[in-house]
Amino acid sequence: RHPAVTSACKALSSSYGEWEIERGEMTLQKILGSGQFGVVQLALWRGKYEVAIKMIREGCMSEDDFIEEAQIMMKMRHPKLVALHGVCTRVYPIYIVTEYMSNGSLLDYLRTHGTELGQALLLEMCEDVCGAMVYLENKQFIHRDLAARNCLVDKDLTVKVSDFGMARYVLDDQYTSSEGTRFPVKWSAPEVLNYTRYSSKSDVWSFGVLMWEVYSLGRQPYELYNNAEVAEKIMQGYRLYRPQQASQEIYQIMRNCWHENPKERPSFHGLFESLQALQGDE
Ligand SMILES: CN1CCN(C(=O)c2ccc(Nc3nc(-c4cccc(NC(=O)c5ccc(C(C)(C)C)cc5)c4)cn4ccnc34)cc2)CC1
Repeated sequence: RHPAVTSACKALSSSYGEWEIERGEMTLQKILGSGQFGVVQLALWRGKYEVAIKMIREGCMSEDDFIEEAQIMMKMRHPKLVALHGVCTRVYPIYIVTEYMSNGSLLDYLRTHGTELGQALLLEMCEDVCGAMVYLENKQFIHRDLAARNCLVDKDLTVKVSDFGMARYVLDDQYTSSEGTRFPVKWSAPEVLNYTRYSSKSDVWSFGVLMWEVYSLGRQPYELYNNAEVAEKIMQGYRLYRPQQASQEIYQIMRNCWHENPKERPSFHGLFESLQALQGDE
């Protein structure tokens, strides 16, 4: 084999090595649920650290592309981002290992405990997500599927953003095509629906819908309309109504995220300042 190939493999294997986690060091505890890539389990790593393991079902993910990018994603570290601990890629199915969030998805938490959450906590949840998104914005890293279902709640009710950038590796074209039944139309900016033009400003649009989910305590956005109807109504200028729990100021912040022109939407940095200013009012 050509010496350059050998050294390249050595480099790759050593970089795999850096993030490769030994499968044998995991003790599976319980199934947490299943998502676009298959089953997710709670496990104990080295007998004491609780971790979440995504066991990637074959044919669901473009795995080589993910493994390529994994090095970059592992370096994305922020207190409100679900930390990627490592991968098990030597044997199928591959595992993706992250920090464990004991209270499950933000969407489920809002639906089951929403009525117990006061205004201050709803605002704090939005700030948690916004803080993570400021970090990703600064790193020019686009989430592509920001929604309450893709955020997780920790034991102390901290909310963290999960699965950032993972939409790029989904192989299911019901999810990847904007006409697909699983495409997140109700969270997508117009330029994403029309031209698949993703940016941090299209993540800002999704963040506005996530704020609406938080203040609606987990209701389905545009619940009376299907995806095709929503795409059309958005083009006509229709926007989500003000949730009952949202003040006029909070609703105005959501509305600013839904400008048709991405340039007119605030940055996550600007959003974070607006949310912090409101926190003072609480
Ligand atoms: C008291 N309640 C009891 C019920 N409950 C739970 O059962 C429960 C508790 C903790 C849970 N934690 C986690 N659950 C998950 C989890 C569980 C099921 C499905 C998924 N999601 C996925 O697998 C997934 C999500 C999005 C995507 C794309 C690429 C489309 C964006 C692809 C895959 C995640 C991941 N985690 C990462 C860290 N912590 C968790 C999940 C559920 C919540 C607490």
